[in-house]
Amino acid sequence: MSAHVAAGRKAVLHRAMPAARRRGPGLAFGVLADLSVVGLLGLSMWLIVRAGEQPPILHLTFAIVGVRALAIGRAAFRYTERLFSHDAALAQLATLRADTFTALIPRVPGAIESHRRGEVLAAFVDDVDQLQDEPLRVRQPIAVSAVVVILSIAVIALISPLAALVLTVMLLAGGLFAVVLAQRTAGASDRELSAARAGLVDALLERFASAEVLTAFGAIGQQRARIEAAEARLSAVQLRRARSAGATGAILAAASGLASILTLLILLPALGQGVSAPLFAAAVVVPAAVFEVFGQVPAALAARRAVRASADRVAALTETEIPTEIPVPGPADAASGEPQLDPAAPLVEVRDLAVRHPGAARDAVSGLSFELAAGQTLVVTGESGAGKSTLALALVRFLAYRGSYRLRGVEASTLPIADVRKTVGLCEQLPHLFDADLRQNLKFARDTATDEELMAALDRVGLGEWARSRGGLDAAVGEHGALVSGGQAQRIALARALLADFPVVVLDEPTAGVDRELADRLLLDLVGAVPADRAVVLITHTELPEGIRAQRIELAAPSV
Ligand SMILES: Nc1ncnc2c1ncn2[C@@H]1O[C@H](COP(=O)(O)OP(=O)(O)OP(=O)(O)O)[C@@H](O)[C@H]1O
Repeated sequence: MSAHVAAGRKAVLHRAMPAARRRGPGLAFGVLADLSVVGLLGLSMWLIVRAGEQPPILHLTFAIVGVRALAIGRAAFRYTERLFSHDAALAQLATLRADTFTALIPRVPGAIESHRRGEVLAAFVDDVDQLQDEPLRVRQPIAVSAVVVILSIAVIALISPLAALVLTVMLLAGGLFAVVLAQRTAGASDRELSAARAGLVDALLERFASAEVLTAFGAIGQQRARIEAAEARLSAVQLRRARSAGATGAILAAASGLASILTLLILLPALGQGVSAPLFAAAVVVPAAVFEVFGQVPAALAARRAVRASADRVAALTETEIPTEIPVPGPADAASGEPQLDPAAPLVEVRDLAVRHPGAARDAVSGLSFELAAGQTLVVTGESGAGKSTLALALVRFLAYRGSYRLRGVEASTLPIADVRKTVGLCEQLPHLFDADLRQNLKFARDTATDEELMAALDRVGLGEWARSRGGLDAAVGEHGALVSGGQAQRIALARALLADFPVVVLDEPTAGVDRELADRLLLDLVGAVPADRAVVLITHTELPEGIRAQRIELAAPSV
């Protein structure tokens, strides 16, 4: 394992662990619960045999009360342990998921292009979930059983050091055998499990995302076969893991039985001479309880392998280096206070701008300069691949830039990224619509907006009548906007931008996929809908209709 992978895994596992003070109570109650298991078996055996000797009942009172206390304590301590340890782990999981998401944001898609969608989804959902096992199913059971097993062996050593030694040897031998067997049988399937899960998610995503194409070309059958094969692979891996867990359990049960038989043989000569019958009976059954507690260790080691495999996959997504072409939050993002903008300076001022995509050998935009004041429109044209969308991405700081890009006199790279995105809003080429109603699709731009304000925004982009005919703001837009046309989706996206009230709105190819006549109307409507004191950057490959007064720049694709 390379140092880089090891460091990434360590960082991910560290984020999965709750703080020590939050783990403490779970650990303490876990020890008490398992001590109760061992104590209960030993004490009740002692009580049964002692009662058979018919002593005065008074001599049994302590043991009777003890058995009751341990029986109640076992359940109560276990419940409390689960409460504390799950509370800590689940709280940590919420933080971990948010941290993972935050770490993914600057890396998507540039830094993790080589990962398939299903892989990213499986890592974000299943693998992050699996990480909560690190505190719950790996560290806690190992720590608890270590304490309880050592204490139990110490108590048995007081009765017979030889019996304690035999129990220790049996625990070590049985444990080692079970762990090695599990490693050999389940080790590979732990690594395969997530790949098999990701394969199934990938096949399902493809099925749902491309249902129309698959149906149209009669390829549904092949796709179903792919899903079934992925499912069969996942079942086979899970079956191997279950078999391995079963074999481990069987080995430990055999070792436990053997330990009891050996203890019996060792203590038999001393029975009645130094070791009383009740104590003898207790010592013979205690190994079974100790093995029950110790049985958590192989399970914890199996969980450890799965958790480490998950941590590696999460690290491969979140611990990769962020390419320098992608802006990351800097000191300005952490600083509090409003940035000092100069109201007299131009709204946008770009000088000698160069922008490059991560991993690309050359700049997609270079040597670009323009100035844009409030109330102005800038039209950016250029052939396909000239860098128009790249410019849009740089203006909203999805891509880093070289040269100068000032907003109200302040260099954008020194501003908090969120502030730039509050100033410059992007209506992307294919706007994403959520599978919800119009209200939800608009409201996330300004969650305090009233229904009247939402309808007013729709009116401004020429969608008011259409929305009313569909039942108003409750009208559904369908998955990925399936129930609305391309032009309507663009208008909804602009209505959002109007609600968010960006001083600068970038419209990236708002007429893509719309016929010429409609495109002219749409462009006029879209640009006309932006308030007069706001600026518009309109990226388009079509001729401008008459009536749009704008400065123009034409981008040229860099020569190869
Ligand atoms: N994610 C990416 N990684 C690497 N290169 C990219 C990426 N996206 C775009 N490019 C390259 O950057 C250049 C500019 O692309 P861009 O999408 O900005 O062009 P465009 O002018 O918007 O084209 P179109 O009119 O077809 O949308 C192209 O050469 C393209 O291949």
